[in-house]
Amino acid sequence: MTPFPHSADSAVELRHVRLDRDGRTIVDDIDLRIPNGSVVAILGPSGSGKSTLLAALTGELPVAAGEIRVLGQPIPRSSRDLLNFRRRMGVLLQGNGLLTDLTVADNVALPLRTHTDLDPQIIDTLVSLKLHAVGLGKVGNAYPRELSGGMARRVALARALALDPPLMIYDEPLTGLDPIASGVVMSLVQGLNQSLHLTSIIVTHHVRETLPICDLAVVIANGQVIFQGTPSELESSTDPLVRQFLAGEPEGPIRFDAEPRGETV
Ligand SMILES: Nc1ncnc2c1ncn2[C@@H]1O[C@H](COP(=O)(O)OP(=O)(O)OP(=O)(O)O)[C@@H](O)[C@H]1O
Repeated sequence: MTPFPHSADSAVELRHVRLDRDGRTIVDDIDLRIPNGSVVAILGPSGSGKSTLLAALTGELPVAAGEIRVLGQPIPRSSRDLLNFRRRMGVLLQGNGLLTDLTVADNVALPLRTHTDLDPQIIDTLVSLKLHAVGLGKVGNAYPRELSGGMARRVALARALALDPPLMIYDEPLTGLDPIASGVVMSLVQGLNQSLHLTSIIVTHHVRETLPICDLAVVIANGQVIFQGTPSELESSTDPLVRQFLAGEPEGPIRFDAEPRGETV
């Protein structure tokens, strides 16, 4: 298959993408373009396929049909190329993934020690810069258990930034955070996107907290992209699917996922 022509100002492009899990189609015929430099929210009801889409962007889940380009490249197939490809994305997973027996500084240093042969002193300087970038310059010697949930999330963010990736992917970055910590994390995501010239993709259920910092919103439901546009276009959309999703109504045209994992239709 000839790769589709790439638009130079896109960080991520999907054309006619179908994603299957265990032989079941989760999303089909997805077309999506995420411009370089933007902050984009991927929204949708539970089970609509948001995490599945992220898994496809990181190359963890191969496409069943169609094409994906990330940072100008098709997703590589060989595991070695995939490793290099993933270095260019910072992923903040649900639950932080911090190692509890390592200090904050060692957690942030981990990707640098694993993926580079930089001098230890340079690594220390980079770690300190990353911790400052998330407003935590003084906690390097602490252990994750000594931090609040919001601070731990920011350490995970510093670690995701360690290798200076041009693309950041956030999977539910606000889960378990109180409104103040949520506000801090959201403004960091926005500030870092701007100051480091990143592109940020945020998968979230926290629509109200996330939309204010986004340039674009994408809504997935019924196996399709039912909306892509600006947050204000989303708010003013009259599409019944979009209205039902925003209002959180159980009755309406959105079919809710009713199947357990692993069952096929
Ligand atoms: N690893 C997996 N193996 C098999 N099926 C999976 C796997 N991950 C997700 N699924 C199924 O794919 C569908 C979409 O799930 P996914 O987690 O992508 O949705 P989501 O929109 O991220 O949901 P949520 O908002 O609840 O996190 C669901 O039916 C789910 O059961």
